[in-house]
Amino acid sequence: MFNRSSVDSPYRPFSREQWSTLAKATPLPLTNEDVARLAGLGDPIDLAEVDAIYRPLSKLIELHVTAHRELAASRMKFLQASPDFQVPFVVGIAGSVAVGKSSIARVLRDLLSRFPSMSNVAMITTDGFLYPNKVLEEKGLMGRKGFPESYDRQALLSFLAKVKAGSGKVNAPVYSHVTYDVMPDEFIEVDRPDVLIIEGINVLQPPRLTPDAHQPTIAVSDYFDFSIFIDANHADVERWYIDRFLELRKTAFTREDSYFKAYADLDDQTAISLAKQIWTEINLVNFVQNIRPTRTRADLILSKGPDHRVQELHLRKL
Ligand SMILES: Nc1ncnc2c1ncn2[C@@H]1O[C@H](COP(=O)(O)OP(=O)(O)O)[C@@H](O)[C@H]1O
Ligand SMILES: CC(C)(COP(=O)(O)O)[C@@H](O)C(=O)NCCC(=O)O
Repeated sequence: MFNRSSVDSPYRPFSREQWSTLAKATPLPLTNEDVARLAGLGDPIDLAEVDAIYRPLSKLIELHVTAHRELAASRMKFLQASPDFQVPFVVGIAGSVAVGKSSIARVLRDLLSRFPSMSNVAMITTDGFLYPNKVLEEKGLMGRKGFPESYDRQALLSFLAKVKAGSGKVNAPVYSHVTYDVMPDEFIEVDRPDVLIIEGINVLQPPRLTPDAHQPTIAVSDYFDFSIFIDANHADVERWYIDRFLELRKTAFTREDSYFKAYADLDDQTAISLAKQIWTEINLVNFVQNIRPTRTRADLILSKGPDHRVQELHLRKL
C-alpha cells in the first residue's frame, strides 16, 4: 500500500473519509436514471462507492479539463494563432492486471459524460496494442504478454499523436479476452472526443532509450493530461485475478472460439492452481518489475482495500 504523507512528499494524502466529504460539495448528484445506467454497465462497483469516491473524482477531472481549455485559448491568443480545434483531454489509468482498471474506467466515462462540457468521452484499452500472438510467438514473447516489450508502442504513440492533433476518426485496435489475441478486423473509432480515457497496465512506463542513439524517446504518458494509478496489496489482487479466472471458466472459456476452451472443464482445484501459476509467473513479475515502479508518475494514486473499496488517495500537489 502506498504510504507517503510527509511535507516533502509530492502528494497530498486523503483518507477515504476526508475524500468522501467532497461528495457533498460535488454537483450532479446521481439521479435514478444515472443509477439505472451505472447498474447496467454490469460493473461490480457499488453505488455508494461511486458516489463517495468516483463522483468527486469526476468533478476534479472536470476542473482540470476547464483549466486546460482556458490555457489552450490563452496560449493561442498569445501566439496570435486561431484555435482550429479543441484538443482532447487525455486521462490515463494504470495499475496491475485485475486491480479493477476497466471497471473504474467505465464508471468514470459515464460520470464524466454527465458534464455538458464533455459529453463526448471515448475509452480505449492498451491491450489492443499488444502484438498479435503470431508476432509474440515469433519474438518468443508469449510468456511475456503485458510486459512493455509485448506492445507495439510505436502504434500506440502514433494513435495518441493523431488524437491529440485533432485528427477525426482514428482507429484503435481491439483485443479479445476470449481468443486471447488482437482481433484482426475490429477497431474502436475515436472521433475528436472531449475526453479520451486510456487504460492499461503499462501506460505510465517511462520513455525508452533508442537502441542506436541511446536517446530517450517520447513516452505514452507525455500525451496524458491527468493520470491515475490504481493500487492495492498484491495478495488481494492475486485473489481478484483467481476469482475472475474462475468466473471466466464458467463464461468466456466455454465458447467454441475461446483460447482457454480446454480450461472450461477444469475442476476448481486445478483451475485455481493454473490461475495462481499464470499470476505468479507472468502478472506478478510484471507488476513488481514494470508496473509498480510507475506508481509515483501518476497525478492521483487510489489505494484499494481487500474489498475493492478505496481506502486512501494521494493527489499530486500542484
Ligand atoms: N469495486 C469492485 N468491487 C468488486 N469487484 C470488483 C470491483 N472492481 C473490479 N472488481 C472485480 O475485480 C476483477 C478485476 O477487475 P477488472 O476491472 O477486470 O480489472 P483490470 O481491468 O484492472 O484487469 C474483476 O473480476 C472485477 O469484476
Ligand atoms: C491483456 C493483458 C496483458 C492486460 O493488458 P492491458 O489492457 O492492461 O494493456 C493481461 O490481461 C494478460 O492477458 N496478461 C497475460 C497473462 C494472463 O493471461 O493473465
